Amino acid sequence: MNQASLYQRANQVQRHDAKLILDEYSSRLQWRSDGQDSLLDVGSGSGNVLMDFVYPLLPKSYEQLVGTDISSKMVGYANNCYRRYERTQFQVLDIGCDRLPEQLKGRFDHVTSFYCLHWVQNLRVALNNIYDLLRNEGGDCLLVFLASNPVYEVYKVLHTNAKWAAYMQDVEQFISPLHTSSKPAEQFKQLLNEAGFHYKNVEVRSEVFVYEGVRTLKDNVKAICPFLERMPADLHEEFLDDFVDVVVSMNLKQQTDGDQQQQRFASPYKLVVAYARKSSTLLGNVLSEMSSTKSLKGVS
Ligand SMILES: C[S@@+](CC[C@H](N)C(=O)[O-])C[C@H]1O[C@@H](n2cnc3c(N)ncnc32)[C@H](O)[C@@H]1O
Ligand SMILES: CC(C)=CCC/C(C)=C/CC/C(C)=C/C(=O)O
Repeated sequence: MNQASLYQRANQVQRHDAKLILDEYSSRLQWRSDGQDSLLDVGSGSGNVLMDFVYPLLPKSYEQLVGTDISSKMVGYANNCYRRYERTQFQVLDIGCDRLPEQLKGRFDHVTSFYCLHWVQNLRVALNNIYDLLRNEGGDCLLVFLASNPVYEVYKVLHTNAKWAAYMQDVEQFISPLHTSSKPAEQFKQLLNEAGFHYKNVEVRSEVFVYEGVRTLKDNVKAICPFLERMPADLHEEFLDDFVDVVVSMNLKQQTDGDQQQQRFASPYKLVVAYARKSSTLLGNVLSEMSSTKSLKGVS
């Protein structure tokens, strides 16, 4: 995913979900009493979800807002769009990295992330990093990402097609690590627990988004499909036609009269919404000590 302007024009679902979740969860975030909050967003992409929906929630006197992304093109685009905002910057960060940059460790009161963690295969490393980004005195995170989506089933089918196989050999790398999980909420909660979060609330929402018209569906696929940038541009439309044929074969086309552009396509998906808090190091040690003492004494 590198094409920021394309993504910015075709991210209706992502924007819709971020707004909906923030309306519900913003009051749960533990804002500082002095109004000097620092917030880091993971996988900000072109930056518009962060700046349109998260930025307005920050107190006027916020200390710093940092948008991050693995793609330097996305970061460059966002820095250019939002350079007039004070105490705000975008920088490259792979949330699955082995070593976090020292200057980011323990600096943030809040970490947010929308529609990014399904791109990260090693969720354990990502959550350890998110925990380490938060201040030692404590902080919280709101993480929203796909557990499952029919797009992954379409990828699996296209990967078996001789025409596209060469471009899709590593297809598994682009499928959400929770796509086939029978208990995604429990699995993610366990990972949050192992990372050290003391309070955690994880829900998995079943949603359906309806794409109006073939062009809308194709544009949304183009904005996020990692395989297109590997193939010559003159093959893109043929790939997208095959994509739509697989969607039709999966019975996701809704019955409508009229012309092709007015066809509707349903996308039923599962969204993980996780809110977790890190306690201060001191309190964390006391809580861990208490839970290990309890298990030693055989108290459940
Ligand atoms: C679908 S976009 C979401 C952008 C934005 N958060 C939104 O809601 O519109 C996913 C973003 O995650 C980024 N991403 C993928 N893997 C990442 C990683 N390991 N670390 C940081 N960002 C990553 C991609 O480059 C992309 O910009
Ligand atoms: C009907 C059907 C298969 C629709 C696919 C819709 C689509 C473009 C999903 C993308 C999901 C995704 C990985 C989003 C993202 O990371 O932003």
